[in-house]
Amino acid sequence: MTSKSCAIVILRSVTISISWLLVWQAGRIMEYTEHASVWFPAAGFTFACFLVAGYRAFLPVLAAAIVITIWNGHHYQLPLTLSEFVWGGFLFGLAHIFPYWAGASLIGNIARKPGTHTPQLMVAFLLVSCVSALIVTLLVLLSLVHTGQMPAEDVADTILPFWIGDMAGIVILTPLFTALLARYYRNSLIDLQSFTSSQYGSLATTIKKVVMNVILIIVIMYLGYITDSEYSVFAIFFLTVTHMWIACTESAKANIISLVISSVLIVVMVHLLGLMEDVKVYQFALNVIAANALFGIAIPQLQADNRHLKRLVFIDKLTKAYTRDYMEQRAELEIAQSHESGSKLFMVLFDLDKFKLINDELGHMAGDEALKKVGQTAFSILRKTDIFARFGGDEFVLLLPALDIDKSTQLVDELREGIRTITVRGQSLSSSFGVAKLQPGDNLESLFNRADSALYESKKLGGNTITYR
Ligand SMILES: Nc1nc2c(ncn2[C@@H]2O[C@H](COP(=O)(O)OP(=O)(O)OP(=O)(O)O)[C@@H](O)[C@H]2O)c(=O)[nH]1
Repeated sequence: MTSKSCAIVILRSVTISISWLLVWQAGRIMEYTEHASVWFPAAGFTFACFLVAGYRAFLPVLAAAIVITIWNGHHYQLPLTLSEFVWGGFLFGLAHIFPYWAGASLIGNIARKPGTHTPQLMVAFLLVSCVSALIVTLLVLLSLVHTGQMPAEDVADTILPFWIGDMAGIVILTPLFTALLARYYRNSLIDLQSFTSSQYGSLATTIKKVVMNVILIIVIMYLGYITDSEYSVFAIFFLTVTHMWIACTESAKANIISLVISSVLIVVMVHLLGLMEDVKVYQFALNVIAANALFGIAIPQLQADNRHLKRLVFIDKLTKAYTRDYMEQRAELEIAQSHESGSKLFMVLFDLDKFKLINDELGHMAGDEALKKVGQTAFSILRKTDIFARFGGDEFVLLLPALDIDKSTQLVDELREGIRTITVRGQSLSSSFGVAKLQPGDNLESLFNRADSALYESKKLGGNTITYR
């Protein structure tokens, strides 16, 4: 290791330790009983450190844990010697570190596994943060009792607030801390690009939604304060709706930041309004809101994946025409509608003449170019309501709804002429057409067969011909 990279490692380690201590102090502001705060930001920071830096975060977090134990000893005026505090801090550090290290490693592995979807990752993150926070709670309380920093009889009452506070710290803050830390770790263990790059809407609309949320929180919590009713406090759960709205309509980044803003505001309001009696409701609300919002990150991605898959299945890449699958589904519908309404419907089948020669003489790329140009020509001539699909190879299908015979003849002839004008590397194209009019009692198969036999007839006549059935 060069002296420069050694200096970077030391600098990063010191930064982690100092940041951890500062984050801990931020958590202390929210402390409502000894060893339990509304949420515990240090848990979120530790989890993020292990996600981004892995084992490299071990010593800095352990050192910070020892420092904070000595600091706490003075804060709670515990009658222990310095070496007892150091031992207590060491045990506390291990109890805090190992479950979060294991949890973060598991999440890191899941995130890096090819094919992991955001919903799976979010569910895993919520489950792992819940379980690892519980293990940390039990181990830390055990170490506090063992080292004389906490009376054993306080354990039962402390487990739940400790656990929920740690979990809230992770589910709300780890995503943000991870994004911040990953910027400074070139070889970060987790790549957040796919979660942070997408942009939706303008910044102004994002800010409006966040401000609406802030107003809602202030109103709900103020109402809880003035009515002093144990039930009105549950109105805070309405935030799950507005956060789900933000999750579904904004980028993942905006989602995570708005979640942090709402959570900090709730925690600060609990303190400002002295809502300590209902603090556990707010703790649970924080976790439920965060779980909802995090899961919501998956929704815009799922929608985008869905659109992409639909495009793949229903749109032919080369010609941009619909695929055979789409045409078959759509044709059934159009036929049923035309039978019901009595409106006209024509099915047109067309096929390029001697297309094989283009491929053989000019190459496959030239053949592709020809098919692409056929697609462009068809789109420039057809109406928006016409359905144009590539049936396979050089064969295409058209469905022309609500057109009389004259208009459809004109349209098909225009298309035949349009294809005639296409040239590929000096060679011109032509095509043959078979047109079938929907008759009473027709289904997709019978209509298609008539169009197909009409096309066959056109081919027999030497191509560049239209035959009607
Ligand atoms: N370049 C290219 N060629 C394709 C594609 N799909 C099918 N083909 C070719 O299209 C040609 C179709 O040949 P045939 O079915 O014999 O039709 P044809 O040569 O047009 O003959 P007629 O229809 O009887 O006039 C074959 O050479 C296929 O390899 C494609 O996506 N790109």
